[in-house]
Amino acid sequence: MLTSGGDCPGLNAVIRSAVLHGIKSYDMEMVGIRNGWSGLIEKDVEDLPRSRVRGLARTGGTILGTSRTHPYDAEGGGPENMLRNLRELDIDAVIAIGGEGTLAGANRLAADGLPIVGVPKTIDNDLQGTDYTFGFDTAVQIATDAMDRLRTTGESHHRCMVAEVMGRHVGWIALHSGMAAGAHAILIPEVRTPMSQVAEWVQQVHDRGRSPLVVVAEGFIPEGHDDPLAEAGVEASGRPRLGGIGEWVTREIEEMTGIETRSTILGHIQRGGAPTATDRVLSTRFGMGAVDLVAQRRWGQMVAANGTEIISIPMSAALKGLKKVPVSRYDEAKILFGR
Ligand SMILES: Nc1ncnc2c1ncn2[C@@H]1O[C@H](COP(=O)(O)OP(=O)(O)O)[C@@H](O)[C@H]1O
Ligand SMILES: O=P(O)(O)OC[C@H]1O[C@](O)(COP(=O)(O)O)[C@@H](O)[C@@H]1O
Ligand SMILES: [Mg+2]
Repeated sequence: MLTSGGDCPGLNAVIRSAVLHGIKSYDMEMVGIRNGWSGLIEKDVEDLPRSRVRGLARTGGTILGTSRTHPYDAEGGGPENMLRNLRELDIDAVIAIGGEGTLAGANRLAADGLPIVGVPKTIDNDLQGTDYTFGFDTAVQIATDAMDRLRTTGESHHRCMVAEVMGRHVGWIALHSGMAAGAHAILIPEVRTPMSQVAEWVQQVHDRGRSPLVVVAEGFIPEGHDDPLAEAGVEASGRPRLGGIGEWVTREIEEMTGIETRSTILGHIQRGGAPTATDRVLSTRFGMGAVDLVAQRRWGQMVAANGTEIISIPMSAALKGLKKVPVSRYDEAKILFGR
């Protein structure tokens, strides 16, 4: 098993249930590969006996560590090297737990002959083919709790409060936490809401004696801009480090309305700590499902949530573009914005 890409609550619950199911149901020996694909390249592994996963379902992060090492482009990567390493380590199958980047790599490796199955993870909930990914429910809960707190201090000072949440390409966390917290405006990457409209909503809320709460996803692109704000620059991989849109929106609202406004960036707090019960259940079921896929040697497949069922789909089915917030879901939320 390996975990790759951004961490999220529930990874340890997947690891635990896969180990328990593998040992109890199939008499498998379970092995952890450290730090994503890099562990497979560097043969950095550890045995995972039952004792190693005791009490793990309620913990945050991943005991295996994670990285954004590229399985093909990294030095020593590629299917031939990895197959040789697997043989030398006496590993028969790999369960890759990751988001769209990791699963794209796993899918390609499976096509190149590696015995791999996938488990979808991301707090962003942007993967196709599965109703939900674990980590999302926890992130929404954390963001909602934070917004409940922002609202009481906002009300006391008669201020507008802006909360920036994660969501690189999609606005699921913003939509769900914003709706749960009763936000007066939600700004998501999928919809180019003009700031004049945001200012109007804020003014209307203020005029009826309430303190406006505006939720903005980090990937929101304001009118007149081509890309999301990435004030921290670009990472070595070329991927922009998003963030800063909350501050920008705050300044715009203050300028356009004159209402005192404060911004809070929730950041990695949304990804840390214990998973919610819902995420623990999803993770536990995904981990067991992945071990079943290994037992059936269904390489190139991944587990997915379909209603209340855990199903198996080709990894390629999860990678056909991102799962965006439909316009109908945004329009539905919008009914409650502003006045
Ligand atoms: N198309 C791809 N093929 C192979 N590896 C990829 C591909 N896209 C991304 N990756 C690798 O997977 C890593 C994890 O992807 P990333 O998007 O950061 O996290 P996640 O798996 O959570 O989506 C990336 O840093 C990159 O090295
Ligand atoms: O700070 P990091 O680790 O680069 O990650 C930031 C990104 O990771 C996420 O939390 C999750 O993205 P992935 O699921 O693709 O890893 C995004 O919402 C955010 O933009
Ligand atoms: Mg990703």
